[in-house]
Amino acid sequence: MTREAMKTPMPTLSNDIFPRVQPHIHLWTKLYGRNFLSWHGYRAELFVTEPDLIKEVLNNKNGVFKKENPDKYTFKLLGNGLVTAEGKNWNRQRKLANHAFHIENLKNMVPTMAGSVENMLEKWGYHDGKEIQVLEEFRILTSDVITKTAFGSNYLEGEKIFDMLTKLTSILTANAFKIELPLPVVGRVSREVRLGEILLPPNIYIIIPPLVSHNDPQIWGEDVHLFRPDRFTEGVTKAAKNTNAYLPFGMGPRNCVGSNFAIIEVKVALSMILQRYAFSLSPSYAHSPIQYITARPQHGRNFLTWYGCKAQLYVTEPDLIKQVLNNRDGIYVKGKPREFLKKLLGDGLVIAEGKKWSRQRKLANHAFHIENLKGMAPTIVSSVGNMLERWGYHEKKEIEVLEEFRILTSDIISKTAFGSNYLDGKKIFDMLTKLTSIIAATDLKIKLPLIGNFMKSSDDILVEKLEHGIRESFIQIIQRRKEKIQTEESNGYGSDYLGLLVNANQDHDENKRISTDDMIDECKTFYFAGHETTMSLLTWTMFLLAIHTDWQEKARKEIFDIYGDKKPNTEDLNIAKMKTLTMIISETLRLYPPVLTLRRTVASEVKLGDILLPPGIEIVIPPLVSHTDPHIWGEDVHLFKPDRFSDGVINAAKNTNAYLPFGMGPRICVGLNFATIEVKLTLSMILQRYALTLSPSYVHSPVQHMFIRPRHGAQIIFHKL
Ligand code: HEM
Repeated sequence: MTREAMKTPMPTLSNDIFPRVQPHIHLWTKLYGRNFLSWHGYRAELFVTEPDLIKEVLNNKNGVFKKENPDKYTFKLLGNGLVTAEGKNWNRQRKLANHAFHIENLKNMVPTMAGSVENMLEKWGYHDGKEIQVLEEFRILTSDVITKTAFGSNYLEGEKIFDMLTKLTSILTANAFKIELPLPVVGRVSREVRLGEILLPPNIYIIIPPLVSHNDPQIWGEDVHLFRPDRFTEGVTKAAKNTNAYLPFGMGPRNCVGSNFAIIEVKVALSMILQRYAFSLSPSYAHSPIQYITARPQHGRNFLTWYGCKAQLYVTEPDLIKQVLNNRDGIYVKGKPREFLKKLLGDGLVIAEGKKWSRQRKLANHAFHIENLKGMAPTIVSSVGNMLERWGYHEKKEIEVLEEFRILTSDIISKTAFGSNYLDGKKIFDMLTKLTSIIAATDLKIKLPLIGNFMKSSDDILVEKLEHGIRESFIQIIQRRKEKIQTEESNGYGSDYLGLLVNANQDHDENKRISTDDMIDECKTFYFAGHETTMSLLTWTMFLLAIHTDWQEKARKEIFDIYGDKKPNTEDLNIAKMKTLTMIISETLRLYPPVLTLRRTVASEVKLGDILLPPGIEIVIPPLVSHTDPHIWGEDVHLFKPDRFSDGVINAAKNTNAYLPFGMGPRICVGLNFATIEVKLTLSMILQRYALTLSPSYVHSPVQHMFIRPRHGAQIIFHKL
C-alpha cells in the first residue's frame, strides 16, 4: 500500500499526508476504529490512538509499559542508548542527558548554533535567486550543530560517522516493515494490565501513531489539514480538544530529551535565514517524477535491475540509446512481449521481427504515406467538427477532455484506417480499454514461473474472453469489407489500411500474402497504438495551453494567419507553416511522453559502451530520464518553454538522441506523421473557437496507465471567442 501511495506525487501541496505515508494505518483506523489489534508476523500489536489511552501508556505510572527490545537493526543504529534502555540504565543516562540539555547549558550552545548557520548562509550567498535543495543543506547543518555542541568537534570530523549513520538509517528504513521506526511510538506490556476497557495480556506490543490524532478533525476542527499556526495562539491546551492528542515529542517520562535543543536550533536557523532572504517554493518541487527510476540518481545513468527472474538493463545515456535503437547489427530485437501485452497487440507491427516485420512495416508505411495522409484530412476535420458541435452547448462550462479525446481519436482511427465509424468500433474500443486496464494493473505483478502456468487468475479468464471478443469483431469488419467491395464490383479493397491488409491477404504472391491472423493482429495494433498515445498527447497539450495562455495566444494567432476562421484547408494542409504549434507539440512530448518505456532484448553477446551484455538480457529505455536531464536541456528543464525548439530538436538539446517521444531508428513510430497531423488539425479547430483555461476542479496527478494520463481527467473551461 505504501508503495502504491508513493508512486505518484501528491496532486496538490496539501498537508494531508497521513493516507500517503501510512496508508495501512489510515485504512485500519477507518475500518476498525480508534484502537485495534493487528498481527505483525507472530507478534500481537495493539494500535492505540485515543488520546487519553495514549497518555496512560506513555505516562507509564505503574511501570508496565516498557520500551520494546531493539531489534538487530535498531540496535546497530542506537546501541543500548537512551532511546532503547530500560530500568536503572535508563535512569542514569536520562539524568546525564537532562543535565546536558538543561536550559542554562542550552543558552551556551546558541553561539555555536549561530556559527554553524552562518557558515551555511555564507555558502548560500552565492546562490542568490537560485534554487537550493534545503533537505541536503539541513542534513549538513544539523550534523554540524550536534557534533559541535554535544561533542565539541565539527562536521568535517564527524562526517565519517554521519555518513555511516546515514547509510545505516537507509537500511533501517528499507526494513521498516520489520521494525517500527520512526513514526509510531512502540512499547511492550510487561504484565497483564487494563488499558481503558481493554485487558492486555503480557508481552503484547503497543503502537501509537501520532499522525492519527494529529489529523483528527474532532480534535483540531474541520480545518485540520490546513497550515494554521494561529491555532496555537494560546498554546497547545487551547489548540486541541485534548492535549494528549499532540505528540510530536512524545509525552511522559520517555518524552524527547532533546526537544528544547531542537526547538532552539530551529529557531536560530529560521531567524537567521528570514533576516536575509525571502524564499518561495521552486516550480521544480511539486513536479516530482512519475517513475521512481528517475528518482534514483545514485545508481548512475545505466543500471541493472531484476524483474522477477529476468535481468533488465536500464539505459539512459543518449549515445547508448541510439546504439540500441538503431540496431545496426540486428542484435537489439523486440523481445518476447509480456503475456498480457501480447493479447493486446498480437504479433502485430509493434512486436513482430524479421521478415514479418519488414512486410508489415512496408504496408503501414504505404498506408501512412504523405499522399494518403492528405486523403485522410477531410475525415479528421469532420470528426473534430462533430466533437465541437457537441461542445457548442458547453460554452463557458467545464469539459473533461481526456474522455472527449478518447472518443475523438477512436473515431478518427476507425474511420481513416478501417473505414468504419466510432459506433462500429465502439465495441472493440470498449474491450480494448478493459484489456488495457487489466494490463496496466498487472504490469508490475510478476508471475511465478511455475504456478503462473497452471493457475488461471480471474484476470486471465477475463482477458481470454476479451481477446476472443476482439478477434470476432475484427473478423466481422474484415468480412464486411470483402463483401462490400464484391457487391460494388470494384477491383481493389480500398486504399485505407484495412484495404491494404485485405489486398495483401488475397495476394497471389505467397511471399507478400498475409494470413487472417496477421490481419487481425495488425488491426489490433493500429486500433491500440493509434488511439491512447494520441489521446494522451492531445490532453497534455490542452492542459499546458490552458495554463500557458501566452503560448495559447501565439498558437491562435498562427492558426488565424493560416486558416482565418475557416475550416482547415484539406487541399493544402499548410502543416509546414505551423511553426508555433510544432514547437508546442514538441515541448509537450518532451515533458509528457506518452510512451514511457522502450524495450529490446539482446539477441547475442554484445558490447554496449563499456558494458558487455550477455544474450537474453532485456534493455529498458525510459525516455523521461533524458527528457528531464538538466545537463541536456538546461536548468529550466522542468519548465514548459516551447521556444527551446525554435530551431528544431538539434538546437534544443545538447544531444538529439536524448529526445525520444516516437523512438528512433528503424522501429521509429510509423504513425508519427499521422498523429502529428491529427493533433495539429484538432488544436487548430479548437483554438479557432475557444479560449481555454484550467478548471479549478483539475487535480494535477499524472500517472502511468500504459501511457501518461491525468489520473482524475483534465477539466478545461471553454470560453467562446
Ligand atoms: C502521439 C502519438 C504517438 C506516440 C507518442 C507514439 C510513440 C511511439 C513510439 C515511442 C514507438 C517506438 C516503440 C519502440 O521503439 O519500441 C512507436 C511505434 C509504433 N507506433 Fe506510435 N506513437 C504515436 C502514435 C501512433 C499512431 C497514431 C499509430 C498508428 C495509427 C502508431 C503506430 C505505431 C506502430 C505500429 C509502431 C511500431 C513500429 C515498428 O515497430 O516498426 N503510433 N510509437
